[in-house]
Amino acid sequence: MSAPEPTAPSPLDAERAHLAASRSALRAMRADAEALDIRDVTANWVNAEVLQSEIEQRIKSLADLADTPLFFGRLDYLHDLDEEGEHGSRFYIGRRHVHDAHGDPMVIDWRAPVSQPYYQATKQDPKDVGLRRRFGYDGGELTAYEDEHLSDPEEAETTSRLLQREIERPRVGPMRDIVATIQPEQDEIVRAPLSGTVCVQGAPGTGKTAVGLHRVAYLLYAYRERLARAGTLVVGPNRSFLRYIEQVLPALGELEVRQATVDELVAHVEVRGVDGAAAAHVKGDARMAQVLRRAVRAGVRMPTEPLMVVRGSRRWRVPAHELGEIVQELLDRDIRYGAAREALPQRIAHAVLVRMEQAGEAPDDRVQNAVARTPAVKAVVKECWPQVDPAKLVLRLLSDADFLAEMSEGILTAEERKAILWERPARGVKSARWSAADAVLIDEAHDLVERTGSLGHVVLDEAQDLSPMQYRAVGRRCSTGSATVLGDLAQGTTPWATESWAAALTHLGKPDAVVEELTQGFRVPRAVIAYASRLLPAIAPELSEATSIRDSAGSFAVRPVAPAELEAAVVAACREALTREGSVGLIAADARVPGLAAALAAAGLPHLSPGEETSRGARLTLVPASLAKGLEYDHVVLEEPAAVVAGEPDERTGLRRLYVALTRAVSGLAVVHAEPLPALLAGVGSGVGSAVGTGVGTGVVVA
Ligand SMILES: Nc1ncnc2c1ncn2[C@@H]1O[C@H](COP(=O)(O)OP(=O)(O)OP(=O)(O)O)[C@@H](O)[C@H]1O
Repeated sequence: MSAPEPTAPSPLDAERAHLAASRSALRAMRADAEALDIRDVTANWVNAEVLQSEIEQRIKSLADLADTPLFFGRLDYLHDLDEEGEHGSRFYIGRRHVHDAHGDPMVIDWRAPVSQPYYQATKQDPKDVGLRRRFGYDGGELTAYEDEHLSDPEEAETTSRLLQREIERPRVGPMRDIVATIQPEQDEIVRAPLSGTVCVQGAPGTGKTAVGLHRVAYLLYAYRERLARAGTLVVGPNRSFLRYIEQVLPALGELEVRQATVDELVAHVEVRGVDGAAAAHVKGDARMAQVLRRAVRAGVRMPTEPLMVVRGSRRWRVPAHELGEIVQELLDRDIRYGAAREALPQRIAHAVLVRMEQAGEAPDDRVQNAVARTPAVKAVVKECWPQVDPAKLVLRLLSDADFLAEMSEGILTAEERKAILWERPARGVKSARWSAADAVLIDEAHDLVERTGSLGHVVLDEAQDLSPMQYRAVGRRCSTGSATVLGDLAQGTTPWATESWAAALTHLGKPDAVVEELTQGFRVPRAVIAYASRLLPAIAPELSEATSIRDSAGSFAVRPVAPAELEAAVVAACREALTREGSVGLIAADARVPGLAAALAAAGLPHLSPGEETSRGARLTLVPASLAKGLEYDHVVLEEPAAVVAGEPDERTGLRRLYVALTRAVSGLAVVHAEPLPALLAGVGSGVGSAVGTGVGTGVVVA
């Protein structure tokens, strides 16, 4: 008998071998970084500290995360990418670059230019790609692959099962990255150049947050040095949301991106007060910037006395009118109040110097500096250009009716002034009950005094909720950089929510930004998005309904129950949802949350608060409707929609809040209600409704 012919490894085995080899190459890269000895190359300890922390970052970023595949795709180009054929034509695409001992690439970073066709190539435009291969994993194990021969006219176009599986994967825990499945329309936004600001309008679940985060990661790759110096920031609506998204960038190897809420950006004072809608509206209006500008400069006085400077045996006199011209000239120039205050003594000293020269002396810069520091000059500055404390200034505006009236003359109406004046004037900055909108005013005043430093790039998520003054606060943090603005006009739930992106972008200081629209929904099942979209005519008539690219129809139930049965029905719906895989969110009007928390506890169902990480053991989160924005759960139980609507100051805001709550579900939504549903949701309509039965019913199930 002859020995069996050695068989070539199957393609899957060959790919597994490449995975194993890439893993060990990554381990070697990490070992190299760990072994770096910097003692010989750094002359002083400051450099050593900096270098050491850079190395530690690098070691961290080279960690091989067991359950995140090292590569998820492969591209075989039809031609070598360079003439020497050095780089070959086959590339494995992954989260980070891995090379072998010779420096040859084993895995290419998804952000590299050669990786882009992985996201963009199509049969119509194959971009020189012969084969696109997607890999499927189970845990860390490579278990499947799927090929598209983009240049083969014979091969039929199919939708990728692996891609679909990835999109349908149940969600537990914090948000994860989408590098393996970024869609072409998303990729274009992710890779837009750093120089321009991009604004993305998109219905719930179209991937705005995901795109924003991947865009920062891309920009940090493509413009590493510039952004490392200038810094990057992601702004989100609240802490729970930031906790939900905080692991995406580290998973992409980016550990240095700051994340903050707008309130945190402007935290000059402790916020303990809350404004009524009318006051918040006026305080958030861009006209307040004009009021503040006037107020900051209100203390500037024209000199009434001449200046007399004594140097040695001589006295130099600058008449009041000339001092006045200097002050006026600084007022007319568009420079910060503080910068002008610093310039003033030098300008006055210069006027003295001119006189010295006219008298035949030859003073130099040192003399000018000395004159600028004389008590006489300092006294003029103190008198004419007093120091401004931003918080004290805002405190005065909100406490002193006459001052406010004078500063807002021709800008605010008497009624608007009344709305923002404190009923009881505060005694001091520390004791004042500052509101979030007040802190933004203080931030504006700060910027009028001293320019706020600009970052290289800012991603602003859930942007539709910002007031014009908040846009200005974010805008000054990227005045010399760019921004990615993400939002959905239909989800605006603040009284000052923006009605148009053009207006918002103008307040942000980026009027020329391009507005892109994302329409493909990745989160919400078709039946659910169709149901929620019934609210659109009332909340954002100009927007069109999102599509859903999810295959699974999901489960959807609307259950009318008798008032006495409501709690029990909600608990039962939660229990039922918990029998399935994935996270469960019980969303309810804020006011009803304590009662529901007690009902869950009584039923022996432990629950988490939004932002607390769900795990396989703890999967139920009780979510006040006001915190639901941006979050998602596999199964959502929505309690009493009418209460969610009633929890807001007006009906449109209430319906928008409800729209947000209805669009958090990935696989299943159960609406449980005892009160009638809002009119747009009531009625059988497209086969779903609550007009079916009363009492504890099964409602209508679309599965
Ligand atoms: N290309 C993609 N591949 C796989 N999943 C995706 C893709 N794009 C988005 N998703 C997923 O869809 C879900 C919704 O995305 P995301 O939260 O970014 O949407 P959003 O537009 O910000 O929604 P909302 O308006 O509700 O805040 C997330 O789970 C996200 O990971």
